[in-house]
Amino acid sequence: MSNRLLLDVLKGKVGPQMPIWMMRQAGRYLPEYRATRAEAGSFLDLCYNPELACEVTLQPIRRFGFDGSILFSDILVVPHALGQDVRFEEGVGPVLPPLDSSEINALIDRFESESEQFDAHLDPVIETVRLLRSRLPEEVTLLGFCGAPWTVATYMVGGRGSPDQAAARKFALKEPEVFDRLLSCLARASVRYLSRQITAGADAVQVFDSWAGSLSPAGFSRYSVTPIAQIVDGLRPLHPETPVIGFAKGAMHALGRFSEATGIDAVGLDWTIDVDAARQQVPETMVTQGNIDPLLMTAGPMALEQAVDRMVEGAVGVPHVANLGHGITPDGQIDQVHRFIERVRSGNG
Ligand SMILES: Cc1c2[nH]c(c1CCC(=O)O)Cc1[nH]c(c(CCC(=O)O)c1C)Cc1[nH]c(c(CCC(=O)O)c1C)Cc1[nH]c(c(C)c1CCC(=O)O)C2
Repeated sequence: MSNRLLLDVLKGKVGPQMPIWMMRQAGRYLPEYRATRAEAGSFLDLCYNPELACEVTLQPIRRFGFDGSILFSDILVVPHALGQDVRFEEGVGPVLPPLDSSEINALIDRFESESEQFDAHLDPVIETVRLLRSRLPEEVTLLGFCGAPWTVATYMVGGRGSPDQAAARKFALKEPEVFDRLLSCLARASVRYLSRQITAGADAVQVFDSWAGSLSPAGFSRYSVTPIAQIVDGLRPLHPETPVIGFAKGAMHALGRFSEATGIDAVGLDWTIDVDAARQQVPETMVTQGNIDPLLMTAGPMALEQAVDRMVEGAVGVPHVANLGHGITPDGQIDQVHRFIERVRSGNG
């Protein structure tokens, strides 16, 4: 074992303590985030400002002492780097001009002929990773990330978030070849982007398929599993030692297939499945991560402590990373985050 608790567990070593980090740990529930955010200008200005992005990444580490630090950026910097306009509107979230098939084909052709432009657009994010690795304590594991091709494509085609991703699902039904071509392009772009994050200092990477839950089982295989497997296959020869975490939110019905067919090292769990039930579906050596309902951060201590105990009891003797089942919401309470951490740490050493 090294002194890096999270990285060790992500590599399958079970240590004396369960490591903790939290999805969206840098975000609006923190007053110091809101202050830096106000200083930065737009949300994308913050993502592309290495000093400020580094600062907001470090804020939750200073305040809570998490074992992992996730790069502050967004999954939608990838379509932005591919040439699509991306804006974040207050109270709405991301807004993009929805692409039709000829625009998608043009964007893919451009990526193939001018991938240096894609790389150059993301230079500030890579610089943030470099700054982070030099400023984080050595024992804190630095996590890079990207969105999974399906989730990123739902925004590229639908133009904004939606409850059921209907626009992207319709597009996939009407234009399956163009859609496959888009997902494959996003997978190749993600390999380039994640590989550069790893070279700059990321110790592990997570692929977020936040909207996997809207796909049918067949759609899930084609649009979630296949492109994520393409990302893992592309990264593995370049960075054989770097763990890849896959998180297909809403797709706990297909956890076994997702874990095995993608080639990931660790699998994220949402709050709809218990850790012990999840572990029965995945290979024994698979690392699990999750699965506390983020809304428990908005209520009282009892329900949270019960959920943490259930997670800890479900993960005795197996490699598991304590986390939420999705990102903490802006109304998450800071004292609940402290309770979450204390409860995990008191429950296992
Ligand atoms: C789907 C998705 C997006 N972005 C992301 C996902 C996948 C994970 C998930 O499902 O939550 C990933 C993401 N976005 C952000 C991070 C930073 C790192 C961290 O987790 O601390 C990460 C890992 C910052 C952010 N990304 C965003 C914020 C809030 C915007 C702000 O500060 O004004 C933050 C802190 C904006 C964003 N970005 C996105 C949406 C839908 C929104 C609006 C919704 C919202 O406002 O929460 C797209």
